Amino acid sequence: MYRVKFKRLPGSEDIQLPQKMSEWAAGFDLHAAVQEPVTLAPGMRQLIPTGFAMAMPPELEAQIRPRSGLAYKHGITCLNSPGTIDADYRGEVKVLLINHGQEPFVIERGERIAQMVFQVVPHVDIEEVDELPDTVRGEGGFGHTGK
Ligand SMILES: O=c1ccn([C@H]2C[C@H](O)[C@@H](COP(=O)(O)OP(=O)(O)OP(=O)(O)O)O2)c(=O)[nH]1
Repeated sequence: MYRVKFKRLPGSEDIQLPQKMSEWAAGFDLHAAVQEPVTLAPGMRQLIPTGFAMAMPPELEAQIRPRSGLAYKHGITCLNSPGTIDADYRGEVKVLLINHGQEPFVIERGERIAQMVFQVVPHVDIEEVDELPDTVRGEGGFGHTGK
């Protein structure tokens, strides 16, 4: 079990901190900390504040992912999906939403707009070399095995 700290930011005391909606949900739902309702016109993108900052152990990252209901019903998704929250980031967590739907979509204060999933990140050391070890695949890729 990893311990993650959430800090409410000034002016967002009424905003729900990220929460799981069921016991074994993978994602913590994120709530919009917009001051006023924000209208996303079709094709437009907007960075939405969530009203909290966080600290997690260095072995973790957090991924910001779309909510499937918003994507299915309204075409609302995360433009940079999955967004990456680094373990050393202490700024406000934000969600980059885009409206791929045909209709304007209104984001209300407190509305659940995305979800955050924690992952373990392997930390690696880099070594520069002149030759890489051979494999059967070699440089084959991008469909080289056929359709
Ligand atoms: O959806 C996102 C993606 C990123 N971030 C924050 C946390 C992350 O740690 C930081 C930097 O993100 P990223 O590395 O993706 O951005 P960059 O464009 O490489 O910016 P930087 O130069 O600040 O690292 O921005 C968010 O709040 N939401």
